[in-house]
Amino acid sequence: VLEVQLTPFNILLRAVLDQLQEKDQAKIFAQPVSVKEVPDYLDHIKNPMDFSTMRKRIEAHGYKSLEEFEADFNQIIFNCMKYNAKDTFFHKAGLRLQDQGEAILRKTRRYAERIG
Ligand SMILES: CCOC(=O)c1ccc2c(c1)NC(=O)[C@@H](C)N2
Repeated sequence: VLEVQLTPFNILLRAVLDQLQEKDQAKIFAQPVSVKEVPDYLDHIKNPMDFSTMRKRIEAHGYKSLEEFEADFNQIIFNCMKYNAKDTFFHKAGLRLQDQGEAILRKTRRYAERIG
């Protein structure tokens, strides 16, 4: 099996992604939104994003900075708030993930700064 080269940065990103996914107990952000289940999704959402796609990008060394990683996380939230009406379970779950995720990312930025 092709062993992914583990750089400290990628190990950090995997750990942060695991923490963010813990906040998604319903696993509604774990995989791409199914176009079969939600046929008009891509009419509204031009940049779909989900945790499995982020994980693949980590393994492909596709993130050059924490900012790029955060941009994909923010895309997940943005898409959720845009597609789902305010009074829906999905929209509310997006708000919660945004709050809990921001706290995780703030700690991560401080940690990354401290270890240099
Ligand atoms: C099996 C049915 O799944 C869905 O309809 C569905 C499943 C997951 C979803 C979603 C819809 N919509 C979203 O905006 C993001 C947050 N997640």
